Amino acid sequence: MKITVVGAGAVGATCADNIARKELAEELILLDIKEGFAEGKAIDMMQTAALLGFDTKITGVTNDYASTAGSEVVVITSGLPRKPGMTREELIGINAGIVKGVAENILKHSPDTIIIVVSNPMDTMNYLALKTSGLPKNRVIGMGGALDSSRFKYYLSQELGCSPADLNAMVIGGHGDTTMIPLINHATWNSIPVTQFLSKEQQEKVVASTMVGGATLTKLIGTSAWYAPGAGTAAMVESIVRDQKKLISSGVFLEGEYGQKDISLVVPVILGKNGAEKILDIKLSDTEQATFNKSADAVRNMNDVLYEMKLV
Ligand SMILES: NC(=O)c1ccc[n+]([C@@H]2O[C@H](COP(=O)([O-])OP(=O)(O)OC[C@H]3O[C@@H](n4cnc5c(N)ncnc54)[C@H](O)[C@@H]3O)[C@@H](O)[C@H]2O)c1
Ligand SMILES: O=C(O)C[C@H](O)C(=O)O
Repeated sequence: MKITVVGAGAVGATCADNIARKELAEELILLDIKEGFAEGKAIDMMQTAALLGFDTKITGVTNDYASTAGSEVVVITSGLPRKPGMTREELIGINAGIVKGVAENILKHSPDTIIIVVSNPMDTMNYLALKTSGLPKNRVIGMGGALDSSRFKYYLSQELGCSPADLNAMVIGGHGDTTMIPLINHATWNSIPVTQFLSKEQQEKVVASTMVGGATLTKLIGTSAWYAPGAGTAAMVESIVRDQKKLISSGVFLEGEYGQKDISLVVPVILGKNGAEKILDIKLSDTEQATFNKSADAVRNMNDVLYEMKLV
């Protein structure tokens, strides 16, 4: 198995480190545009092999896409992260050009790959990667739901005083401060609805905290988070390369599901060796569906910017 991570920054390097420790690939290529940056991080990671006991072969390259040839999975994290006070959507002007160029270069050497898009604004970047690559829709998947759902479980566990591992909770919609939808009425604590244990105010507090989970950390750290994003991306890679058929909310191209088409949004997806193998078009309440439609409208407005930029 060969995997490439494009972007050796905070998220890309963390994702690569997770992939190496889990031995999800025999060969892992870390690529960055900054001279020597990926090479240095790859050597640093390889120098943990004797300590951590993994056999993954990690190689760092500077903008050398020939080295990525034959990658079964490619993770795209290249692009700017936001600064405190910014929205993810404000990154589109710089990141859209980066993601388009990276997708084009990747496809030249790995025409059958599965792409996982992390760069923000993720919903629109995933749509751009799909349109640019020409890959089937099951082979271009956005990472956002895995992260947001884990944050949702964190905030629920804080409120319930329980182990996050005992929680089942999912976020769908968009990967944006105002477009994501933590499905509080579907969340359970070992099969028991969490709404039985939380007041309406507590439920609203958990949902609100989850929605701004990224911005909260950006304010504290000064840049985007990377540990949970890196781990969330690696969890998606693992379900794909080990054909685990895990249900992970992911950004995928919709063709009528949830009443939406020609858009990438975060919905429940079965991830296996063929990528996004099945979209679960679950029944939402009228309120949830209305909120989903509002999120879709906001994401579609961002996608329109790609057309204005003549990138699609
Ligand atoms: N989808 C999510 O849930 C999620 C989570 C965290 C971060 N992000 C996004 O991921 C992106 C990366 O975040 P980060 O914190 O790792 O940023 P970072 O600045 O630490 O790393 C980005 C890396 O991309 C590299 N890069 C830039 N242009 C490139 C190109 N054309 N080819 C190859 N490499 C290039 C940079 O040199 C840098 O090393 C940002 O857009 C951020 O908003 C998304
Ligand atoms: O919030 C950010 O800017 C990065 C990422 O989308 C996140 O949710 O951590």
